[in-house]
Amino acid sequence: MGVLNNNKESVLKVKNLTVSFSRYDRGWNKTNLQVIHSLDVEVFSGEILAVVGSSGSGKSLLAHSVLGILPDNATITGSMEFMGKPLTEKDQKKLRGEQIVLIPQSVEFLDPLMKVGKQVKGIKGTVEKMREAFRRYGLSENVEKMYPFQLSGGMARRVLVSTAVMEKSKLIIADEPTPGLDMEMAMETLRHFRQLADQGCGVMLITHDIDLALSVADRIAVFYAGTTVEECPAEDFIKGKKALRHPYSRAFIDALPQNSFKPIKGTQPYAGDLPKGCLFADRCPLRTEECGGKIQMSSVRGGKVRCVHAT
Ligand SMILES: Nc1ncnc2c1ncn2[C@@H]1O[C@H](COP(=O)(O)OP(=O)(O)OP(=O)(O)O)[C@@H](O)[C@H]1O
Ligand code: NI
Repeated sequence: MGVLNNNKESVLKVKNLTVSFSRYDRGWNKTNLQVIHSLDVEVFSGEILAVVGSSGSGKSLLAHSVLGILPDNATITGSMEFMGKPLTEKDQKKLRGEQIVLIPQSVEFLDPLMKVGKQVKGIKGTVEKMREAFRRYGLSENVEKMYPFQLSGGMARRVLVSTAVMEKSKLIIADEPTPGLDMEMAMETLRHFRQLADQGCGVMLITHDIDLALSVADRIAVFYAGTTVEECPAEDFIKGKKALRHPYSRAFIDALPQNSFKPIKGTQPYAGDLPKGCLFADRCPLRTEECGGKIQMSSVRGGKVRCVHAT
């Protein structure tokens, strides 16, 4: 049994995750580039947690860490629990594709040399189940016989979603599942996630489309420069800036096209050259001396935030 919280089981609990890559600099010096730091995130059964944040903030790497599919030169520290138990490498192998599924961000995850039907059906799936998933996503039976290169972007995306939702899983991690889909199909995909969550699954929905996410998500986690800066109920994003806790989350909302479309000055810091304290400090209107120290996540107004000025 997992850990109970408001009658919901913890499906995935990631604590203090770091991910670094070793690489060779000019010459033969081996250096480590830490791209994820002090990252905490939790997904409960029955909920959709949307993960948002700038490009390069570590969203896909979190997904790959959970699945155990990081490249060989990656080192990972911290703890991950699945259904209340430590998630070991052995478990990751056993669970992935079944209890833990990933809808990958890139269609390059499809095997280019294998017909689509065979890939979707997998080893344990049945043809009936596959056809049911295909029908739901508007894919005809002809698609089964195609190779990935014969699919359009939108079709390939639908194939990836079908692949993932074949099994009865406990955790679905969808990494940008909607680009390339028309609005109706994108909504259908999200409705499907909602239905799976309502049946008890935990869904982590990584997305740039905050509006679409808000139509189904229960909670939102905001990532910046490889760490979590805020975790809060989705309602707070609907209520707007004042309900949010972190200056980056507020700036993120401001930058949306439907709002003032106001970009944030400056850029996300480079992983090889991070400031000591708050990673957002050099772009932050609230910056003070205190921001130079180590900033922990703290509980504020029913959410969590990594900012000393949050009230
Ligand atoms: N194999 C790798 N070697 C070195 N650095 C990497 C590697 N993979 C990812 N990174 C770096 O880690 C950081 C996080 O990457 P990640 O793909 O998780 O970002 P993301 O939040 O998913 O971005 P996007 O929204 O563009 O998909 C980036 O700065 C990226 O350059
Ligand atoms: Ni990504």
